[in-house]
Amino acid sequence: MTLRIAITPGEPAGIGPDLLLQLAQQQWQAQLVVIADKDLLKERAQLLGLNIELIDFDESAPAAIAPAGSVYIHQVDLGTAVKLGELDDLNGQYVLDTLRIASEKNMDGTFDAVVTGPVHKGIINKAGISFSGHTEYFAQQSGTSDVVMMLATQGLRVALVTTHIPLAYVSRAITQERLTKVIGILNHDLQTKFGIEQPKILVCGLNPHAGEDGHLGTEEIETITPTLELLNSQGMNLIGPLPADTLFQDKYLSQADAVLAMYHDQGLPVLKYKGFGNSVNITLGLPFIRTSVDHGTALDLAGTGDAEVGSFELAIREAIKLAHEKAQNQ
Ligand SMILES: NC(=O)c1ccc[n+]([C@@H]2O[C@H](COP(=O)([O-])OP(=O)(O)OC[C@H]3O[C@@H](n4cnc5c(N)ncnc54)[C@H](O)[C@@H]3O)[C@@H](O)[C@H]2O)c1
Ligand SMILES: N[C@H](C(=O)O)[C@H](O)COP(=O)(O)O
Repeated sequence: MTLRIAITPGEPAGIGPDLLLQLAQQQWQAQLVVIADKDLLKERAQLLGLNIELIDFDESAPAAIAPAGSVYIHQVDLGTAVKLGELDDLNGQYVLDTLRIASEKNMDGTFDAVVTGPVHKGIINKAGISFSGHTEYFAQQSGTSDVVMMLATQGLRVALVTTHIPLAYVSRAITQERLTKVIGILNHDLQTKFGIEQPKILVCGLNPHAGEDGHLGTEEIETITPTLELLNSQGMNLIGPLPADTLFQDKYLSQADAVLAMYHDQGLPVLKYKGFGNSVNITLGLPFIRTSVDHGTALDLAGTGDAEVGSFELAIREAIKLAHEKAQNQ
């Protein structure tokens, strides 16, 4: 069975289109369908000195693998011409349209997964569209109340309790209800997507030194510990809350399957320090498979040919792998 994978290259002025074009130089064991503007890709290919054949995607035809140097395309028109490395809010709706189509066509079964390139959250908001990230957008589009952002690199998986919210809101977002849902999704997906029978999850505290017995904050005592105790009594293997500054050591990590961080910049800097360029972002709990890159739009590198393809390549490989497993288990 040939799988169909949707790819959204993301912000048109950034490196997403470049990376997609570089990756289309190889043959993939799935039908990759780029949701983007043809002229954008043709112009960027010319700039990078890459040959590319863009094949119109016909969803009524059987899925087919494109030869190296070609890729299927689902046309979406840009809002305005792109200037390399320069954000333009007139293309905010274009970016969102590519994501909406990817979401709808994953929900209706046209695609088996979606891989997203980097978008610029700020310029989408400047275009008048409230947007905090793909994770939240796909959750909303698919009517899913709770999803989990997890980034993975060799030897480390980091999932987050809260994602793209201001630091000032984090404490009140960490409720027993949210923790229970996030841990439930993480535990379930580690079992079903990653084949780990009894996942061992290290859970960070929120405060310095996990609250130091309540002297440096009380969220651990009031919310995190009771939740972990309850879930452990139901059979999970959760360790914590642990001080986040010292848990990221091999002696703990080598014994665990994932770390659960309370907020974005508690967990992701560690993950990215270990594996920037070789990590993949996976949304857990969605009704479809979604992976993404570990980096942003890198406007400084657009059109230079200097952007590294590693994370985008890994994101496509992981999506194909997860989609194969899902198809086999159906
Ligand atoms: N998946 C996503 O959509 C995603 C992920 C992270 C950040 N972002 C967004 O990207 C925008 C820019 O964020 P930022 O500047 O913090 O991060 P960034 O990743 O765009 O850039 C940080 C640094 O890393 C370098 N870099 C990034 N990707 C690279 C690659 N593939 N190869 C070589 N070098 C690379 C850049 O040149 C820059 O020096 C923000 O709007 C942010 O929200 C989006
Ligand atoms: N938090 C992600 C990161 O730091 O890599 C990034 O902003 C992308 O998030 P979404 O996949 O939700 O857009």
